[in-house]
Amino acid sequence: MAIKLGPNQYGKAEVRLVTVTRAGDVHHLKDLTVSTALRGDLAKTHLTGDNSDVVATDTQKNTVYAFAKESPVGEIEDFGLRLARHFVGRFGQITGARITIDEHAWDRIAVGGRPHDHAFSRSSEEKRTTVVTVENDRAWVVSGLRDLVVLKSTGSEFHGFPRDEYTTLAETDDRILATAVTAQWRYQGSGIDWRKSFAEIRRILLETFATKHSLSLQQTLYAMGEAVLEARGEVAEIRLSMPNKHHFVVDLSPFGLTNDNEVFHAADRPYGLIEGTVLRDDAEDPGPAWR
Ligand SMILES: O=c1[nH]c(=O)c2[nH]c(=O)[nH]c2[nH]1
Repeated sequence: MAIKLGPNQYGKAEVRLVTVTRAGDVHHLKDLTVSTALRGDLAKTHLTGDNSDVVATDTQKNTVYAFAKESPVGEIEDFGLRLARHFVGRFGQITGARITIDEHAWDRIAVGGRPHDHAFSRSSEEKRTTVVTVENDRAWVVSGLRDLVVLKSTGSEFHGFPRDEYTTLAETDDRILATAVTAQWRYQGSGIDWRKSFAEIRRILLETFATKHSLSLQQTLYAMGEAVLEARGEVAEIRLSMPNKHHFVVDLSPFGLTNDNEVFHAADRPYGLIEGTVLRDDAEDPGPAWR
């Protein structure tokens, strides 16, 4: 029997980076969590502990901070591409790099109805995300969002599912539908306006969730992905993960009260977890975009 080293990568996970840029008295904030992962022929350190090919994870972290100073961070996709190309270009033994970035959102605090110059409040736990992969001279970008929490208080049904001896769920033609959307979409082509594309995809996801009459969360998931692909030619494929945040109608009959879809128990677990991919049949090859 022979034993060998399989796929491996290494880097600094979750570098917390906050930048302040000043336009006169007005400050602009970027709040990112950046993870680096480098790939290449790293057999020596694994097999013998010879670290002559290992770009220290500490160096990787420092590079993130230095790059944030040397030129504006800009869109997370551009920052990820800069970092990934740097590591692959600088170190011969490093043939691939993956940079994963979450962007945390801050709003300006309104003081007397006017946005403050330098005071902010965390707007929500929603994050804008990107995963940039560079291999030699090629790049793949998968961007997305996480924890976009949405709810509709009607316009959702669920019935027609099989029943067996373990089935207790009642059929319903009117329920609350709530989820926390995680979406990741893979870009294709070049010259993409990352900021605009993100804003449009987010808008389409929200509008479709709101307006599509739902017979299942699966149907809603597909409709959301389909709407993105129909409107955004730069997207080859979108993956959605949507927990079904169940809202159960509380039985108020012990108290002699009716409950006409007015009082719910919002359960946090367990939850249904609905996941799916929607893609073009002529999409570019994904390469290492997801690996
Ligand atoms: O939209 C739904 N999809 C399911 O697969 C499912 N299963 C379940 O119990 N409730 C729901 N709702």
